[in-house]
Amino acid sequence: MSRVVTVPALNEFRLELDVSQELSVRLVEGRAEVNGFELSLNKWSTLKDELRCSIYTWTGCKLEVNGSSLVEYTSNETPLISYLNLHLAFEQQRIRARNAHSQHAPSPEKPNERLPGYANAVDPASSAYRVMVIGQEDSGKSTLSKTLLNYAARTGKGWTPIFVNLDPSDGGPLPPGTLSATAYSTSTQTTSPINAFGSSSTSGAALDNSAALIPQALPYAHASPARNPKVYKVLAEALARRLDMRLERDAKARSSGVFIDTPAAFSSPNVGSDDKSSKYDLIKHALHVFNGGGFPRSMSTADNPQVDVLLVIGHEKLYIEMQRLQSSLDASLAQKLKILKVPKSGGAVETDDAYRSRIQAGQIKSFFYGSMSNLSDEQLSPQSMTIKIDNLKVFKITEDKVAPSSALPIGASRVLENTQLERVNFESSSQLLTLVHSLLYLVKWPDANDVLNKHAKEFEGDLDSKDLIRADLVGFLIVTAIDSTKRTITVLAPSPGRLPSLNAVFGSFEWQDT
Ligand SMILES: Nc1ncnc2c1ncn2[C@@H]1O[C@H](COP(=O)(O)OP(=O)(O)OP(=O)(O)O)[C@@H](O)[C@H]1O
Repeated sequence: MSRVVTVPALNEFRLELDVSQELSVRLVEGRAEVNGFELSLNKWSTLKDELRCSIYTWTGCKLEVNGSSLVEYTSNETPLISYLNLHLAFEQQRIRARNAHSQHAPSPEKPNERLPGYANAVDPASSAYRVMVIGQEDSGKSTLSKTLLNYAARTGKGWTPIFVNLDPSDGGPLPPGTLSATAYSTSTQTTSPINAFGSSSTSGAALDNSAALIPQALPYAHASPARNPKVYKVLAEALARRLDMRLERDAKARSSGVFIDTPAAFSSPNVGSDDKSSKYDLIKHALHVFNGGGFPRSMSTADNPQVDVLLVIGHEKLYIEMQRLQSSLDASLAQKLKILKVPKSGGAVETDDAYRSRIQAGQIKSFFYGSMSNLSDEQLSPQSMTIKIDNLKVFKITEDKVAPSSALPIGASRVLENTQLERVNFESSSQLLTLVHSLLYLVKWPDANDVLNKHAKEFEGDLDSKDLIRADLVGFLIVTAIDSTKRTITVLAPSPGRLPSLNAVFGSFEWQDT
């Protein structure tokens, strides 16, 4: 049954959907937006997959709503004004960065003329802010990151801000278990938590309204950094270096800014280091590695682009702890870092593990099968194929099993274990069976033979976490069956054709059609 909801100016209409509910909404009067994406007048959108969201209006609006939801109410307590103020500050910096670039860029007449003092380097003033968002679980980190990203893309100035997803529990535009950096040139609608950040073009087709997104991504294969902080940190650093390389070449992206979404584990003081006295290690590490260290060495460290703004969502204690932490950072980092407290939305709702698993399963499924949506009924045709087991090399990103120093006997020192990627032994049927239903992350090394052969000799086939630094994530597979007698493995691939690589890593993500 269709109904009209009137939302007063500066209010938000919040809703929460249950598993099987779908709600069609269209804007019939005024203006409204969802997470910074402006709704078109008279265009129906179908909200689904247990979406929780707010439809916000600056001017007042009328919505026609069809279908039922678990929770629906209008609230005038909204953090949107703070979000808009942040956006305006970031926008000013983007404009300054673009002006700096156009003043100092080599002119077409003198293409070889470089900025004085920065031979082979980029002008440090041509970088917009790098913004990192932290907060407790379900505090609204992804929602804030997306809103700021959408506001930037919506200005019509041609910005291409980069969204860095350091939260592997939510793959963003990719399946979960990945860390990625993706440039957005248009704003992204929210109709489902499954494709909240659009879909990568690597899934076979661009879904929903997102232009084909091409993320730079690395495989972590677990949901929380706590599972293996060593591998997580190696990958975060590798992603940061790739981002630097991209930004060095891409002045437009550089002057558009970077938004870094982080997992809730960042806000747990003891995750990331087994040294109890070192708190918030993951935050310190991320601030340190996203400091533009991959930019040319001719640029002095003080000029490196870095995380300039740390947004702490609605948590007084965490905000104060971050101010303390600032004083322990390198002087050059601490000097430029602004730590800001942002109010938490009353709409941000707690989710549970079962909900997260359903959304993760949905993300994996939609990568392979596409998704039926009101925006595009894009269905993909995944391909089942059978491969000889012995053609594959598969490594498990293990959980960090090293006991903390505090658990060792007095006087004992720990022997650090380098190997973090255990080669699956195909001669062992129990090891083979662990692969069934696993999500495999296909990786390719520019120098694959060197990497694999060296380690085959030294570590009996296992790899070191550092070997992931130069690995490119080139695809995903799901293992659907294993025949140990015929020594074959049956996998689901998102599209037909030759597999981009026969080397894969995996961790704790599984999927099966139910
Ligand atoms: N203003 C709002 N109105 C309605 N729902 C909201 C609002 N802000 C956030 N939510 C919902 O609350 C939940 C948590 O928000 P979000 O995913 O942004 O938090 P998070 O901090 O990124 O979570 P995580 O800790 O899992 O990374 C999501 O389901 C989101 O859609």
